[in-house]
Amino acid sequence: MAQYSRVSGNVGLITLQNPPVNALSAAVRQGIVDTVKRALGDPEVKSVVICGQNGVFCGGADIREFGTHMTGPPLVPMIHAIEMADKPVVAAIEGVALGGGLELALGCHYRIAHTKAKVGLPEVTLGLLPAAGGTQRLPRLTGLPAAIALITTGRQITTAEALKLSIVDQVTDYSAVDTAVKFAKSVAERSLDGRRVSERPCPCPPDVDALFEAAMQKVRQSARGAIAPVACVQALQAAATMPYALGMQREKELMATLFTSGQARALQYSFFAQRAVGRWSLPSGARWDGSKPRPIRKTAVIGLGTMGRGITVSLAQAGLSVIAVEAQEKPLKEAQQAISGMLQRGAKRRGGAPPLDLITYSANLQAVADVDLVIEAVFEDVALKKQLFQHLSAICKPEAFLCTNTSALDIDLLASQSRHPELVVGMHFFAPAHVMKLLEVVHGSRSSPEAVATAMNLGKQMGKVGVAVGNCHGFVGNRMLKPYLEQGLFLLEEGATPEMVDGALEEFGFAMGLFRMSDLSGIDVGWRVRKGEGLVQPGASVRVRQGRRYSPLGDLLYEQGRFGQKTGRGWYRYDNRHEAKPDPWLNNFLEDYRARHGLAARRIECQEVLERCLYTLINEGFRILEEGIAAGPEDIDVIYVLGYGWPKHRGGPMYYASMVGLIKVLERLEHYLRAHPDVPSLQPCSLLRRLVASGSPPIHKWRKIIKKTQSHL
Ligand SMILES: CCC/C=C/C(=O)SCCNC(=O)CCNC(=O)[C@H](O)C(C)(C)COP(=O)([O-])OP(=O)([O-])OC[C@H]1O[C@@H](n2cnc3c(N)ncnc32)[C@H](O)[C@@H]1OP(=O)([O-])[O-]
Repeated sequence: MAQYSRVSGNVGLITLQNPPVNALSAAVRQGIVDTVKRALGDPEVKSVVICGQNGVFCGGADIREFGTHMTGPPLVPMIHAIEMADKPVVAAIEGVALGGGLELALGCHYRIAHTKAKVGLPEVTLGLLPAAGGTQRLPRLTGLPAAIALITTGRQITTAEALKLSIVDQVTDYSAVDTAVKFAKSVAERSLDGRRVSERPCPCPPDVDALFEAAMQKVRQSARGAIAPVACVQALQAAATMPYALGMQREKELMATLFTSGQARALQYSFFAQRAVGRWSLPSGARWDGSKPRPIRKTAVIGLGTMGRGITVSLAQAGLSVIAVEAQEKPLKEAQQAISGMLQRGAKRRGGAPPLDLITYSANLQAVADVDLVIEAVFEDVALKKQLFQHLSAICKPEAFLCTNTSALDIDLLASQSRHPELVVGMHFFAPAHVMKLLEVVHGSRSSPEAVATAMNLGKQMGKVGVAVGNCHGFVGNRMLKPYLEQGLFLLEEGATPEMVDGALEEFGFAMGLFRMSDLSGIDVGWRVRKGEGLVQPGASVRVRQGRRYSPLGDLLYEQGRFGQKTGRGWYRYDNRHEAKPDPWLNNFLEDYRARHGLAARRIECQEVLERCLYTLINEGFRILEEGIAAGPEDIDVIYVLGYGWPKHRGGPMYYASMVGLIKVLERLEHYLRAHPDVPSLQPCSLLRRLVASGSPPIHKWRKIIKKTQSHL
């Protein structure tokens, strides 16, 4: 767990050993205490180096221990003992030094890092704060502004940036361990005055109050309702205003308010859920560890609209060659300019040169004859896509994978146009495709495990979090969105306003309520989807379609040319493009509409908005699980947190249901179904009933129950 050796004559070398990231488990912490004691007690040893096994320094405290009974020596006194040592201790940082790992390094007297390593204090992303002295030591090195930015965002930075911020003392292209050993020898006799970070004052700018006021406003604004970022700012305020020992006390008190909070548990659930989805399995029994992905070198993107451009950028940034195809010369040129601009801006942010030379542009589909994998992102029209698949199947080499970015169309229908349906799979990206991390990998009934594995692996290469999902209308994300949006419209009919519905959802933690989101994505987009589903009857406003309650409000706005932000009017008014303002026109329109349909407006509480919108979305999630479209609740939660703005600190819709209590979700759905019997999405799913009947087990036990029920199907 921590190995000790004496190297280079008189340097004590301590190597953390806990693969894969040398997380600071109880055994590792005990190992550090023992080996530090041994090194400091060895008269032959004049200086000490701490490093990590396998080219990784340390990924932080062991998150798997959180929520369990913590044993082993605590981090704070352990790091304090290192800092107070009378021999120089040098941290050799390779790979990552994150969270408690970086805090361990900050307790050392020197930090030598590899140029390719990354450092950061990501605790806030887990609902915590750097409670091993990070909030008190970091600002003493970097100053308050940088410390606030790093600790409240949890951002990882390069060691070049860390050097500029005085977080590390030296960076090297060679082995950081060898460099650190040499450095340790060179400082063996040097005084440690000034090298103990906790003994330094915390530099305070003259406008420190304004700095913290702005910081607090920013975290309250950006991470709506999240408590950890606020506590991070408070801990940093202590560093600025109190002596170190009192600051440490304050850090400990603030951590105590976070450690057992529901938000921390939700964020830690999310952390592991995002890794669990990589261990995918299909109803056919195919699994991630039994399906070998084929390496992809040459790709093509067909259709260079917004999505196609983002996908092209993402592929090129992943180092893959891309043939970017657009049928007409003019849009092809426009796309080429747009893509080059996106790559140049990306290169400025990420460092390095923009990979412009990886992209070839063509108006001729024949150009893709030799690629390994094609992603089509043409207009969401089934006839157009079917025809394209026929052409691609004829043009591409027989082993090429044909992937579609469709957001809802039937993968099997598109696969049936190809001579090799087993090589057809959905790769549903989310706009903007070069930014959003979510990727739904949709397997059709004939998609081979190799095709799914290849698409999932390509997604990982592109920096995406891939979730393998089944083929149904809307797959997972968009399918669950439908009842959520539907309830929003019904609430308007019954007396709510867009700002009231959105206010409740944004108070819950969504970055954007459903009407603001509809205005952003375009009311015309929603209209086209409903038209494709045969739900739109222009001019009609009858409130029943296909035998169930239907609200034509979105269709009526579309017919009025109110598409949302793009036309300056939608559910809101936009005097400037992005600022949504309540529109008196809409209130009059709703009053007339209700009068016309004999609907009496009533007062609607926020709680009803949340229950009707969220519980119908959750109920659809249970249906998706029951049908095997998603393998587990984690898949759905990752999709909603990464792709639909579900507040991270609430874990995801299924996790939230487990926290609210399944029995409550069931009861409220039954309550609303009694009030609205013509809304089938309120009918509680039988899996939900089964889970409640089995005593509402914790979420990590649902898969077993689902498998059992499916095995009886
Ligand atoms: C209390 C005092 C204050 C201190 C608090 C803290 O330090 S809080 C912590 C602050 N630290 C952080 O927040 C860092 C969190 N970790 C990361 O950001 C990334 O894992 C990475 C950048 C370290 C490696 O990225 P990558 O894409 O190369 O790999 P990957 O992401 O796929 O992970 C590989 C495997 O390692 C696992 N695992 C990883 N870290 C931890 C951990 N700390 N613990 C346990 N396990 C951890 C991960 O689950 C996965 O396991 P699986 O699924 O194979 O069974």
